[in-house]
Amino acid sequence: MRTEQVALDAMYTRLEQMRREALQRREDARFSSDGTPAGRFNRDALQHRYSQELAALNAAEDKLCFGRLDRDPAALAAFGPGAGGSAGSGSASAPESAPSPADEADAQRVIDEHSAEATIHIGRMGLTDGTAARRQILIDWRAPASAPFYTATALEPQGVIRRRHLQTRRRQVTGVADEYLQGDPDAQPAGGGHDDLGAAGNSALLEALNAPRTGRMQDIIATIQSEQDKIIRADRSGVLVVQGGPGTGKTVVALHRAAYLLYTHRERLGGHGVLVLGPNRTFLEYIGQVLPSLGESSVVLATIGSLYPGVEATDPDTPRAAELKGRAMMAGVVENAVLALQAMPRRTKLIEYDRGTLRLEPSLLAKAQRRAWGSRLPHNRARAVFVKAVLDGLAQQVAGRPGVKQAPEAEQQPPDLDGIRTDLAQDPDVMGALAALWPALTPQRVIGELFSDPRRLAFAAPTLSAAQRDALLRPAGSPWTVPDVPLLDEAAELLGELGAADRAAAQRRARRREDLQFAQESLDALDSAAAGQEDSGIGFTVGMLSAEDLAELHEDNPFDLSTADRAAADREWTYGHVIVDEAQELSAMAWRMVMRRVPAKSMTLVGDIAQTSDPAGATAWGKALRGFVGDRWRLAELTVNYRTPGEIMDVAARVLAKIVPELSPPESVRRTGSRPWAQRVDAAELGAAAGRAAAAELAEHDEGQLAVLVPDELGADVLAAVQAAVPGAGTDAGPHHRVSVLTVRQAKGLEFDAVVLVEPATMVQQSKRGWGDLYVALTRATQRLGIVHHRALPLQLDDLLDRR
Ligand SMILES: Nc1ncnc2c1ncn2[C@@H]1O[C@H](COP(=O)(O)OP(=O)(O)OP(=O)(O)O)[C@@H](O)[C@H]1O
Repeated sequence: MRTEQVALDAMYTRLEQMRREALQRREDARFSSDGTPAGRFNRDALQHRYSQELAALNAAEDKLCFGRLDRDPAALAAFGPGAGGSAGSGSASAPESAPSPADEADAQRVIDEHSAEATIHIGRMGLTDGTAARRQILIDWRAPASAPFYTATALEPQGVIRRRHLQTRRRQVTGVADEYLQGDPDAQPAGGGHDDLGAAGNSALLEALNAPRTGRMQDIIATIQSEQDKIIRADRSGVLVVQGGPGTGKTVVALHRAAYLLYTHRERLGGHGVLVLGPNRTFLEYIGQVLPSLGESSVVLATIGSLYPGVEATDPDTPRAAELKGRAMMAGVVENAVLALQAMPRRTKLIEYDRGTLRLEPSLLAKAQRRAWGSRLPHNRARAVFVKAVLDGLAQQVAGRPGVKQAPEAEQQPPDLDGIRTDLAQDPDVMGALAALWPALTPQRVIGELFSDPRRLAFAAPTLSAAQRDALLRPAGSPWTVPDVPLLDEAAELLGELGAADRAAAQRRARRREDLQFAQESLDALDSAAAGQEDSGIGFTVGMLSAEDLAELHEDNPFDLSTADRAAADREWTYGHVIVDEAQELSAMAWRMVMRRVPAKSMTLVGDIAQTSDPAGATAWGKALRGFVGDRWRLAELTVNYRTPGEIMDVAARVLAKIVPELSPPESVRRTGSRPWAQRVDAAELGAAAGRAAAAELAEHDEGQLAVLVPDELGADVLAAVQAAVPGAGTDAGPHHRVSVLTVRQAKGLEFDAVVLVEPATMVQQSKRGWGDLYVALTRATQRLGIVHHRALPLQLDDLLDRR
């Protein structure tokens, strides 16, 4: 252990040194501007880069090093320095504080050289010793040389003699646990004692799994399992579908895969970024710390509801409307809705013009319309083609009109059509009439009117029944729902960008809003700095500045320079890789939107067909993906449940058999000895019983989180009763409450130490995916499950411990 402490001390010393250097670089950058706009831009870019670098170094503090491999030098030659059964493609380096391209090759050389050494330490990031020789003292967990730490076995040792797990608290080594994969332990190379802590990897894993939940997902770099490692390091290209039951680590694996891909393909992906899509905001907050803790920031976390810039939809819609809006045929409905706004009048329209009355005849308009369609441009760009064609026709009208006075010398010459057209184009009445015929459209207007105007909907969706259309109608100005967002995106695709002038105005407005918000935040920060707190880093007097002043300063001084910021704000941004979590929930229309973001189709889709709850979600992967990638996707499966103890999974497995009989339940990695229980109470007592169970849980356990999971219709009553028993119980999950009352939709993807499930029979009946909801609810607990019910329990739950 002493040897390991010496090694760890050297790593932290080096980390400190790198932090000081990065801090200094950031300080130097602060004063680097020569005062010109370009100088200020460069200063901000540098400061931004060094801040990110610092954030990555700070994130490396916890569990900087967690493993060591002693390798057989003879076997190394055979396996190569980057020996690791499942190492993915691409060249990996061990970037130390974001090296510039010039020294990246150097870093590569160093790691390769070092990887040929017999003993390597594995940790959160790569570190050299800081000398000119650049001796590698720590290897990034993502480097090829680290792969055997996760995948070597006694059967396939991959050149590893000994694998050592290091336990650390803060900067102290608190234990080492060794596994010998080949040879005689007594004959192993020296360097650290052999503390017998049992099956080394397993004890670290079980410790992580049994730890109380905090409301935030943690990284798993020290305990990645072999089947998970294969997925994390799988080739970047193409579509990889990861199917796995609840708790098999799909989410955590997907996040580690994002970190791995960014590390391995930094040059390619750094600039394009990686998009991670999750089911809702709470979920994104739950997983939000994992990638920063892995030192990665070029990742955009989004939901389907937030993927269209400028709209943040969170409302779900009614199940009927959600199912209809998710259907692939909606693409045609949106197209029809745009076409309806290009419809031409059947009667001639007259416009008063200073050289006489102009006639907008149906034949002229139809010709202009055909020309605009023939251009194959999206609506807003085809508008210029339409307008030009009509103005041409009108100019002819004006030129050919008897009585239009011409100068005597001009009478011999052909009429000046260009001049007439220019005149017409400046006439507000003429241009107003044309703008009404082929208006500049926003997606918000098209979709808003589609669902609030029965005539428009009837025109655009002739194949839907009257009852179906009724289900879609809503008052004008209603807030956007999540299923609206793919339709907005679809409309944006058909409409194209607004014209330059419209776009510039919209951008100015949006920018101004953001700047004002930024300015207000900066002023708040400065206020607190003035009150004696830490310097916020903005070096000018603020006493006299308003948010508006500061916003103006910011206008030509952009701070939003990161790939992630730019990508999130740009609807047409294309990502280097897209990861979709809970991918089974995506509707056909949502898939269309996501696929547009990744034309190269480099994607990882993780999910569980058995957990589908969205009415428009998938029931089979092949069916969901066929329209986009045919059968060019590959499947990987995760089979071990790390979350749900065996006692709970036994119950959940019977529910799974009801949903998808052919799917095998994941095997739980542990049993806890705690049997799930059920308590039958009067209907009026459901909330109070759940409240008592929650209060008892808090009394018995000092740490950890509990969720009361309710059918949608019982939510408000149960919440009131639980809050009476446990003041402070919340309606959202997260680190702020120890007890939350949630619907299944809200609990999707999350986990809790204990779950109290209310009235399963109602949950099953609440939608056509009710059994899936019950399955999700049953599999959220890491330790304890209880059920309170009044109605008879579904048969699948009949052997629970009866608690009266
Ligand atoms: N190798 C591992 N080491 C430590 N913890 C792990 C490991 N794999 C998974 N876990 C933990 O198991 C729990 C479940 O993981 P995760 O949420 O990723 O599963 P999931 O398959 O996405 O589940 P669900 O589909 O039910 O939402 C998490 O707490 C995760 O950190």
